[in-house]
Amino acid sequence: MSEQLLKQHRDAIDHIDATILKLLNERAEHARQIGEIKGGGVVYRPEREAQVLTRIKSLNPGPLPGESVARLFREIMSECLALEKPLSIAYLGPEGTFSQLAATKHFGHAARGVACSSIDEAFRLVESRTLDYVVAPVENSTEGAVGRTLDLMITTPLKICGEVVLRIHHHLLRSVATTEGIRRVYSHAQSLSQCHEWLNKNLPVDVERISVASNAEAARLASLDPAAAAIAGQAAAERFGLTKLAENIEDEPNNTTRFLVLGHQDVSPSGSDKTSIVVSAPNRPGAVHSLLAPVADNGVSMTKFESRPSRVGLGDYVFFIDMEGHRTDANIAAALQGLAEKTAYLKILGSYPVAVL
Ligand SMILES: O=C(O)C(=O)C[C@]1(C(=O)O)C=C[C@@H](O)C=C1
Repeated sequence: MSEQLLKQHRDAIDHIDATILKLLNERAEHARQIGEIKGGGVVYRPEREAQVLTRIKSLNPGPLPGESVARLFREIMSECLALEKPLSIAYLGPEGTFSQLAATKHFGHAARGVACSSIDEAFRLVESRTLDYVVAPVENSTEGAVGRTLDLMITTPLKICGEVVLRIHHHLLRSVATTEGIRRVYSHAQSLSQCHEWLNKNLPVDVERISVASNAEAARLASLDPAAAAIAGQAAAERFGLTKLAENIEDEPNNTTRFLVLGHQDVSPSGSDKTSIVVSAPNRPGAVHSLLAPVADNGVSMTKFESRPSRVGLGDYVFFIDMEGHRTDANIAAALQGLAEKTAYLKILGSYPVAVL
């Protein structure tokens, strides 16, 4: 190793770091002044953040991967925003859940996460303006819809202002470093089912599978019980000091969960947006087909269509629909107008930027 060459590179890095630091603070000063222009109004602008991250990815010459530079800029914006006003984010706790990971992925580390005991409580704290935004799971690629979040979407006055897509990795965690003597495995019911095949193949049949409120709760229980293991993610492993006995044990390698970000604001177009709505359809043959005609007629692409019992009566359903585009786009506006004429119930849940990270 040439000591001389090493020193040259380190000197260059010191010089670059000083320049980066100066520029970061210049950037932060602009954000602070933008905060003053906003004059105490809404500081978080999801459409602008999506544009900044998309632009950074497209400008990136490498060798750093696009995802990495976007993550770095995510944190830079998070710190700049905190100078304008620190944000508080409600998520389904306890600490160490995938919901917490999703909240941090979307808002960065400068936002203050608040662990809530249920999705309902998380919504309530934001509805009452005690906290600023809620991050709630809405669908998993293996398990499908998160019913409670969908039900709350119908009644909440909050609007969707963003989405977060998170790859879900599950690990087998334990307080001791061996699989010998495991008597029970704790996890959330969805995670137990997402790792069902792996458990069948790798643990004795008499190991009890116990479903608990969250993966973080499972990790907490496993940290107290040497005869137990937990299935949970990296954050929970770190939070409760558990050893990873097996990594990425989810049966489906592309296991992802989509989360929604909700707050009190309407979001302006970013250039790459989605619009989510919920509608009802009368319980008769062909009703759904006819209801959807305005979507197809206006050339709107649907990215999701999910039915859910309306809870009014047996056989009555509501339909959650995601469309490509912003509600102010001419084709979306026309489709919404057409839908409103055909249904007794239509709620626009929000238009928001497609996830960039
Ligand atoms: O452009 C703004 O409105 C800003 O406040 C600046 C900034 C940024 O750091 O780039 C910070 C927070 C907003 O959510 C969006 C962007």
